[in-house]
Amino acid sequence: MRIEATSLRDVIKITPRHFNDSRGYFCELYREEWFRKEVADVRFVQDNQSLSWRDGTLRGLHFQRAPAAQGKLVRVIAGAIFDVALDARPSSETFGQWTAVELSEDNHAQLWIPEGFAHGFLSLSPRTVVQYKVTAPYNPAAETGVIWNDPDLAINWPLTGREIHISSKDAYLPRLRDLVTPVLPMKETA
Ligand SMILES: Cc1cn([C@H]2C[C@H](O)[C@@H](COP(=O)(O)OP(=O)(O)O[C@H]3O[C@@H](C)C(=O)[C@@H](O)[C@H]3O)O2)c(=O)[nH]c1=O
Repeated sequence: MRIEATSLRDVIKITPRHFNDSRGYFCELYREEWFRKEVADVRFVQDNQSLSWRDGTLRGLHFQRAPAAQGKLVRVIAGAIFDVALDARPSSETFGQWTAVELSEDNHAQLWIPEGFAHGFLSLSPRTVVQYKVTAPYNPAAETGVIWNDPDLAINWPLTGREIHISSKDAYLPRLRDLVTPVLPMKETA
């Protein structure tokens, strides 16, 4: 497994080692002991998968509010995505900053996005399959998010030549500055 930093300290890119031979390849996708030591001491409780039929499908930016906050380990099985993590932790030095990594079936990269971040992605190919592990179960009552084109964030989604496909739910998410309840509680000040 190769670990690479991203522009946000707690968001980590992981690339599993591939053993190629004439048949194809073998790789370990996830090993709990290694992950807890080298990346984050968390435990995953749910595995998710989504299929996006069309190039230009945008999902996000989503998170669940504490105490149902989720860390996510994201990878792509088919196609490619522009994967975005937004720091939504009000007490963080990098609150409001985002980072993006291309994950694809060809580069085999994974992105670790800790609790307190909002997550979203744009599919860069038709029939894109994304799979991700999460550290807390789905809790619809705790679901919220940030609108993908929040002008304060100015995420540079690779939209040139693409028509966006988005759910009606995602089209009406609030801006980060208008979030009523932040993703994690504010730190108490003395
Ligand atoms: C996320 C989720 C959804 N669902 C259901 C609810 C709904 O009927 C249907 C589709 O849900 P959504 O429209 O929220 O799916 P989607 O827009 O793909 O939501 C996902 O987006 C990415 C960016 C994330 O980071 C994920 O955590 C998740 O929020 O699936 C579950 O049963 N369990 C789950 O864990």
